[in-house]
Formats: sequence, C-alpha cells, structure tokens
Amino acid sequence: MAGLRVVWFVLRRLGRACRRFVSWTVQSWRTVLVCLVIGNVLVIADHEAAGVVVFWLVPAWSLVRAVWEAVSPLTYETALGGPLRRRAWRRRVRKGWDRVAERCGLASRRTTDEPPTISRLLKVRTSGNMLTLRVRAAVGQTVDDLDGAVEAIATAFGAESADSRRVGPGVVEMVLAMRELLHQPTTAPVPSELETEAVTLGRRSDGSPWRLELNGLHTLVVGRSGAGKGSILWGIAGNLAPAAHAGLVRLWGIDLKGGVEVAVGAGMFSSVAMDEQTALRLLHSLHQVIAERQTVMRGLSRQFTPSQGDPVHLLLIDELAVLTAYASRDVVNEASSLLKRILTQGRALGVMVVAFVQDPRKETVGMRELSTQTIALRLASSSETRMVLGDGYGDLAPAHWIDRTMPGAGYVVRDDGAVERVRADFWPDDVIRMVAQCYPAPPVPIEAVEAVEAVEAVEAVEDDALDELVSVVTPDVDEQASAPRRRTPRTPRTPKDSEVA
Ligand SMILES: Nc1ncnc2c1ncn2[C@@H]1O[C@H](COP(=O)(O)OP(=O)(O)OP(=O)(O)O)[C@@H](O)[C@H]1O
Repeated sequence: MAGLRVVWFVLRRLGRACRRFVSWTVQSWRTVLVCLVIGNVLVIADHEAAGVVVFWLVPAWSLVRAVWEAVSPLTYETALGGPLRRRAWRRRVRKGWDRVAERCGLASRRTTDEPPTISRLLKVRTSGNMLTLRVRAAVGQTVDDLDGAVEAIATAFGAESADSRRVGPGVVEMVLAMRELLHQPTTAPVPSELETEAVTLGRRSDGSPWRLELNGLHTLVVGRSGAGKGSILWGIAGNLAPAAHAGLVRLWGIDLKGGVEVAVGAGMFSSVAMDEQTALRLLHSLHQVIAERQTVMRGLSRQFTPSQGDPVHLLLIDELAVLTAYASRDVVNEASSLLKRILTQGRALGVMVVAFVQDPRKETVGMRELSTQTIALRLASSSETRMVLGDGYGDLAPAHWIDRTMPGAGYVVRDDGAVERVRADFWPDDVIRMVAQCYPAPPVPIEAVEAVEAVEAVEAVEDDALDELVSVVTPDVDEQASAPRRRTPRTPRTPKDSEVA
C-alpha cells in the first residue's frame, strides 16, 4: 500500500512537471520565434553549435524550471516562481490600468467629446500573494467611488478577493489577494506556548498566521452545519490549554448537544456543563467570579491582569441557541439574563465568552450586539451574512460564497470593523485527546449556588458598585475610597465532586 502511494505521488509530480514544461514553453512563444530567427542566422553564418543552443534556449529553460519545481517546490517558489509571478502581476496592472479603470467606472468626462479623466494609478506593490494598488481619485470622483469599484477591478485582474483602505485625501489602497492559499487544509500543531491574550488559529488569505485576539473581547462564531466550528472551538481551547494547565486561564464549557463536541477534550476544561441545569449553575458561578472581581478591583484598576491563582476566565458555548432559544422557557430566560450580564460586565474583568451558533436567527442578532468580534464561517445566503455581520458586510465578507469543500474557512470582523479572510487549522480527535492528556486543567466544581440567592447577591454587589461610583464622582471623596486598596489574590478552589471534567 505504501509503495503504491509513493508511485502515485511520483506519477503526479511527473505529470505536473510535463504540463508546466509545455505551458511555459508555449507562453513564451514570442521569445521562441525570436530564438528561431537568431538560431537560423547563426547556423547560416556557420556557427552551428551556437545556433542549436539558441534554438533550444526556451524549452531548456522551461525544463529546468519544471524539474526544479517538481523536486523542490518550496525553494523554487521562493527563489524564482514567486518573484516571476509577482513581476507579471505588476506588469499586467501597469499595462491594463487605464482600460480596466475606465470599464470599472473610474473615468469621468465633462462632455462626451472630451477624453475621459481616469483615476491615477500612483503605485503598484506586491508581496507574497498580495497585489496593492495605490490610486488617486480624479477630479469629480470621491474615495467612495474608488471603494465601490474595488470588486470589479479585482475581478478584472483575476484576484480571489479584495479589500480597500483610505490612506490619504482622495487616495485609496486596493489590496488584491491574487492567489487563494486557503484551499489546502492544514492540521493544527500541538501547542506549547503559554498564551492568555491571543491564539493562533490558522492562516490568513495572504498565508500569514491568523491570530485571534481574545483579551477583553467576546467572540461570536456562526456557521452552518459542517462549516468547521469545531476547528475554532478546539483552536481556542487547545491553544489555551498550556496556560490553563499552568493556572493562568480557566476554561469553562457548555455543550448542550449531549456533550458530543466537548467530551473529546473535556480534560482541557475546568468546568463543563452538558445539561441545562448544570449550565445554569455554571453561568451563576461565572457571574459570581465577575461579582467578586468587581469588589476586589473597584477603585484600584479598570483592566484585569491575570496571574497564577487569579486566571483569565473563558467560557466556550457550543450551540448557543440550545441554551438561549430551544431550552424550556425558564431556562432560556435565566440563561439569557445571566449571559447578558456576563457579556456586559465581564470584558474588563478578564471574563470572556466565545459562543458558537449554527442557525443565524434573531437570537444571534441579540448576541451580535453584545459580542465584540464575529467569525462568519460558511453561511447559506447573503441575508444570513447580513444578519450575522450587519448590513454593509454582504460584499466585504461574503460568507455565503464559501465553498462546502473548505470547512474552517471564514471571515473575521474585528472590533474595529476590519475584515480578514481566514482558514482555521483542523483539529483531529487524536490531537485533541493528546492535548487534553498533556495539559489537563485543574478541575473546579461548579458551585451549587441557588439561582435566586446568586442573583440577589450579584444585584447587591452591583448596587454597591453604583453607590461607590456616585461617591467617587462627587468632590468630597472619602479617604477610604481614594486610598489604593491592596488586591487580595484569589485562592484556587479545591476540587469537590464529579460534576466537573
Ligand atoms: N479547519 C478544517 N480544515 C479541514 N477540514 C475541516 C476543518 N474543520 C472541519 N473540517 C472537516 O469538516 C467536518 C465538519 O467540521 P465540524 O464538525 O467542525 O463542523 P461544525 O460546524 O462544528 O458542524 P456541526 O455544527 O454540525 O457540529 C469535520 O469532520 C472535518 O472533516
């Protein structure tokens, strides 16, 4: 079997090299003609050897390139393939700009007899797979006109996707991704770094690593069934696992789909809820953490810094709608209210939420407003994309165009509104199990807080906070409030029962 695989691999490489050889030779037909003429002249002039060399110059060069690419694609791409391709892109833009810009609506005329004024191409740059055009609006045009033409220009130059940003008065940079690097799936490496603020989940469309910022941000991940939400969930949990093992992060998980997703790597989580009642208790416990932190941090600091024994708390909810829409009415009401409190108060206190949703219905919109960044994986229609990301993102982040064959691919809309096209690394079950075994999280029981008691306690703390806030903004601040209070480190809780993972 292994031998057959090797033969198949070699045959495929050979086939590819032959195709490349023919296409590169044919593409250079003008040079081939020139070589034929010069070669003939040399042969006639009695320089037969030199003539033959010139005859075969182009096919020989194509052969060297094809063999080099087949044997060592990485060195070929770095040393020759990449630079040649980028040069060709730049030439194509410089040669075709006026025609393309005019056809894409960037030409303005005062009268029909006058020649059109076309937006000026100031600069063309390439790097990796990106082609950047710096364009100045012509008289009578606005930056919005340039923005509006970006998609058409990208299509005309054969780009996979495009983005634009204003870089000066009347000047826009159009960034075209010329090659899709996300087609090839990649498997996640086993993490080893202690990460608490951001995690590397995969690649961006230009091939650079995709880092998802988590510090102080709530994240909503939406994608149809099979869109690859699991890769994001395990990308976050797995990359935080070393820090969770070291006590710098505490992972909480809610999986009301029978625990099918979370159970594989439950060891990475300190607390896991797989039924509605445990989920409610978990949310109460997390809210309690917020209340305690508010008391400790009030007047001392506005931004939480994690330390051993006082970790960042991250709650991962697989299929949010089961909790906030499909559960019994009482559970839905209580969970929604707790979740809203956690989302509105948790960010500055080191309590973050990442929620996963399959069906982008109205509940999603509510959550979207409270989450600070959104990841849209494959969606079913442009109306779903707009529902998840908001109006105006249908064209910028067309998640409904993502192919079924690309699970894990999607668009990230960051808290500043910037859009990135990304693909997450795949997390096979074996890797998840291995990471859970290597970095088990210290289990922490979900406290059996009575719902009403907990809510009352939290409300009392919030009222105190409000009172204190009022006393701080009034001029006669009392000494106790203005003197910096020492922050007492939280003692880690001891494991109690088997409700935890
Ligand atoms: N990043 C990825 N790269 C390549 N393949 C992936 C990736 N993520 C997922 N897949 C493939 O797609 C399949 C479905 O992925 P996954 O279960 O994560 O989807 P999902 O969005 O969680 O679906 P559901 O909501 O139905 O659970 C996986 O079994 C795997 O084969």
